[in-house]
Amino acid sequence: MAGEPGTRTDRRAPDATGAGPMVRVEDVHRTHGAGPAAVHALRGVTFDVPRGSLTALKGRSGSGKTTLLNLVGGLDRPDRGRVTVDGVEPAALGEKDLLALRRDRIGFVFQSFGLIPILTAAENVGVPLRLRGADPRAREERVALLLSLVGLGGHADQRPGELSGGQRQRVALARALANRPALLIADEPTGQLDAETGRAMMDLMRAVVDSEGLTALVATHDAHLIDLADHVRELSDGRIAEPSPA
Ligand SMILES: Nc1ncnc2c1ncn2[C@@H]1O[C@H](COP(=O)(O)OP(=O)(O)OP(=O)(O)O)[C@@H](O)[C@H]1O
Repeated sequence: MAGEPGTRTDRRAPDATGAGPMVRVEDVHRTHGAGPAAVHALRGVTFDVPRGSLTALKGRSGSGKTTLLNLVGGLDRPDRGRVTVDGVEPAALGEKDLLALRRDRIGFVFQSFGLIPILTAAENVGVPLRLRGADPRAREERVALLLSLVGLGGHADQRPGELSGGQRQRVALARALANRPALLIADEPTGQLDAETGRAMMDLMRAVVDSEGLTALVATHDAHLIDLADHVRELSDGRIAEPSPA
């Protein structure tokens, strides 16, 4: 598999300060489409995600959660405003640096798992490490550690089609953690899981944020995750809703 040799030793960019919030979103606007069909998905969103926290992003379907996560994850660029991740502005990076940011410093978990069907669980988890050109032995050790962290030590050789939905999402979480990201972004990670399996997944994410010192931003409708989160932000019509009075 193609990849640059792993020259990076520090997972933060040189201009990252280690201070301030992990994510800063400042007056961000994003419109999909143009003319009469334009959808103003984000209309001036401002909020921070503090380091080491689990922040839940809630909001009705269509409120702009995925649009916002895509901007934070460097998968899309704002029309106006600014997003920074660990002091770095993804929208200001060239393609190569943006790829490196997404590969090395941000882990993604999606509702649909996004695993490669022909690869085993271990191979799926190892993909980001291969892309970074990690030493094969170090890669195998890290993969084994991650699979055991998510409770799948005994399932390394199974392919996604041989795993349950909850197990697949655990593999996806292990893969997202492979390169020791600073930030974990998850978009409705329990959307395809039954309630009990979803709850177990959320408990695992909470535990991993604490044990790995991660920062996580998770779009969810899930009341259990909202309970587990350190901070809850609500999007409504493309804006952050004011917190309701206690
Ligand atoms: N590529 C696109 N082209 C046109 N409109 C889009 C596009 N992506 C999103 N939208 C629109 O932008 C708005 C926000 O969508 P977004 O997917 O961010 O919401 P969401 O809160 O994640 O919804 P859900 O909970 O259903 O996933 C919606 O009205 C949606 O239809």
